[in-house]
Amino acid sequence: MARGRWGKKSSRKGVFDPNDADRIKHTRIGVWDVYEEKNPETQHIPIGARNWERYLEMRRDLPYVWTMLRDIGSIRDCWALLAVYTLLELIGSLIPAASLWFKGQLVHIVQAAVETRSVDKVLLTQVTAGAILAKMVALIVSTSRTRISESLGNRIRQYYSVHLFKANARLDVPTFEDEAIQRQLEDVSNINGQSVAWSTLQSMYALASILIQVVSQASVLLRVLKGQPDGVLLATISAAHSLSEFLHYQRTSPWNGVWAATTRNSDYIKLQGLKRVIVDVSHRKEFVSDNMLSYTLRLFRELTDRLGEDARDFKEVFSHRAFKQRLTLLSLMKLPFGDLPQVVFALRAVQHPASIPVSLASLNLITSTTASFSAKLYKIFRETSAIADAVSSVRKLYEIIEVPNKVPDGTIPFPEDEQKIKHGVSIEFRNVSFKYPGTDEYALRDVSFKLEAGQLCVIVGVNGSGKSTILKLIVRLYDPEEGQILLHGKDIRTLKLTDLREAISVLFQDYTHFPLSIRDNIALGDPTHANDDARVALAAKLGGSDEFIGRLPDGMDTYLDRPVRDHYSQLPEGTKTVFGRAVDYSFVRNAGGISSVSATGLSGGQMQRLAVSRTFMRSVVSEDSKVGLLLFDEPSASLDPAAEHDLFARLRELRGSKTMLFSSHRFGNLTRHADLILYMDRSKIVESGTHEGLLKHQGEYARIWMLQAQAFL
Ligand SMILES: Nc1ncnc2c1ncn2[C@@H]1O[C@H](COP(=O)(O)OP(=O)(O)OP(=O)(O)O)[C@@H](O)[C@H]1O
Repeated sequence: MARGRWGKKSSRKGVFDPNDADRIKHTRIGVWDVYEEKNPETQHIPIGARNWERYLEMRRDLPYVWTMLRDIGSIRDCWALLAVYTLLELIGSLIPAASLWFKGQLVHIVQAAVETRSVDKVLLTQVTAGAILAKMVALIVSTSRTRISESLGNRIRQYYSVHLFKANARLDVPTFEDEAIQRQLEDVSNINGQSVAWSTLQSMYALASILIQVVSQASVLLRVLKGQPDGVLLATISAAHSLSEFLHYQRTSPWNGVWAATTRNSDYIKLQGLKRVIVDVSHRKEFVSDNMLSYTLRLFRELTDRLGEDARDFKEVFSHRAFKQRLTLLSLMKLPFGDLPQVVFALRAVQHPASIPVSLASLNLITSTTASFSAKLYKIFRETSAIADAVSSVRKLYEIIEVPNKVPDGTIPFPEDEQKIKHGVSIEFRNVSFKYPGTDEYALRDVSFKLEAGQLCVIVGVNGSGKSTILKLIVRLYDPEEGQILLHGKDIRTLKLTDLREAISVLFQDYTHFPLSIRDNIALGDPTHANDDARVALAAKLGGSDEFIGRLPDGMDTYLDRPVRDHYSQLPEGTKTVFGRAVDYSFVRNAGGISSVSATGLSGGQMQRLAVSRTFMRSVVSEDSKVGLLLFDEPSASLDPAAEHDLFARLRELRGSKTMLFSSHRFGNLTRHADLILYMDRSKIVESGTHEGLLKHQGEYARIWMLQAQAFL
């Protein structure tokens, strides 16, 4: 069920199809097309069938709650804190009933005063003191509860942050890319900085507390009113009022059911695009150099004029709709209920003038108590829904850590002989075909080739022909659908994954830099030696990054993309730097929902040198490296010719006799030295052989080679 507000997800199964006219109602509001499920009445009724289903489903999730409680109990001091918290919640929940009881005693005092014409002063003092004491206790309880809640919340968040880190980190590429998994991860991530576990516990406490409040207050009220003239009648009318208010809440929650909205208005879409163009810093270069100002301004004016009042964003449409929904038949019908107690009181006063003070006191008591009942009833319903959601999040929190990876682990250790790996690894593709998850096109089709240990292979060919995919399959980022990949004659699916990946070093074309320091970025190439600064420095040198790192003010400690933002406000205009860093105003733009581009201040070539350094850290820096196979996907794409030449020369020199596989668009520097060249087109190997052999063959490789060579003639 949807959680009510927009943007919230639902744990309901099935598919929402806006084109299903039988089930979906279409409304046009401004430029927005809104599609709502028809007859979502069951959503409005708290005891609707679907809600019951959800509560029944909760039974499946409860064992996980028990596990969660045990885990929370294992956190230092948490049991003791929870015990105190529970006690405080209990006292806090009973205080409203205690206050009500004292107020009820006042009614009795008034009644006695009317009947006997005298006031019991001692009783009056006791009741007043009791009422004040109840208020003081309420204040102490709520302050202490907030403190303990903070402490508990922090401990629980800390405990589950490790759980969440592991849950995220252990997933392989296809599993992590799976949308269902992403959704599950999102469901279990912290909500407003609070752990799912603690919010679930809080929801449970909240529900228990409201139930205790409603039951205790209702029973005190009935006791107090027993014997009062018209007491029960007044209470019944007020209860009816509460119930109608509650149903009204339900109905007026804007778009409580299942809905989706989109706009197909090309003017509106273009208008939003233009807004983005002018606020996003990444577009400013082209915006200025292409003289776009006058054209875009004219276009913006035209679009704004054409759209007129329809140019409203969805937020406005949403709140407008909520406002409109407030006026319903039920909302009109419920109004008299609110005034009925006063009518009863007036009639009673006319019939029995002597009872006016007592009735007045009863009326005051009833209206002040029941005024909050409708909100409480609504809260009970809301909290019960929240608990169903929370409990299912707890189940997901524990299930996600067990989700099987789509690339299953093998069992055979690799390599059998550690010494042998220094002389490279033989590799063979046997009729390998592969499609990326969720696509219908083959990225590789019936690919076969063999590379002996220590050989150099270069894969060349057309864009999108499958070169990078070959490298990704070797490290088992994905598994092929058909065929086999063998290392040292063994199917890689049978090998232990950590061993396999330890034996391979890979530099991807779309390499990434982590939002960590430059030192960490290089060091993570070889996590087992990450703390060895000498190795890191050598890797930087071999990768050609040491020079520019040395010129950076913070050197190796420079963060390419600082993951933590500084916070400031209203800095004077002249402030260009603060805390030694350039003042970043991009968060002002971010407030509009547009992410800024991180300014690393490094060129593409420098970034690539860093990536190469990380690879060197892993593979060639030391004698004890366990790597036997080096994979490079376009490692020189952003390098200048001299740097490219140096890189390849260094690689040939440093690799010793390790096997090496390159994907490249550049012919010459590498292909001339290759033992095997694979030329790919449309997911297939169309030519293979050595440089000389392929030139003789006069095929596509020879044609491209000539094209590139002619450029230098
Ligand atoms: N993650 C992915 N999901 C879906 N399809 C993908 C993915 N990565 C690549 N592809 C598709 O697989 C095919 C092969 O891609 P691949 O990256 O192996 O080509 P390539 O030969 O390395 O290209 P380039 O020369 O441009 O680097 C292409 O059609 C590409 O669009």
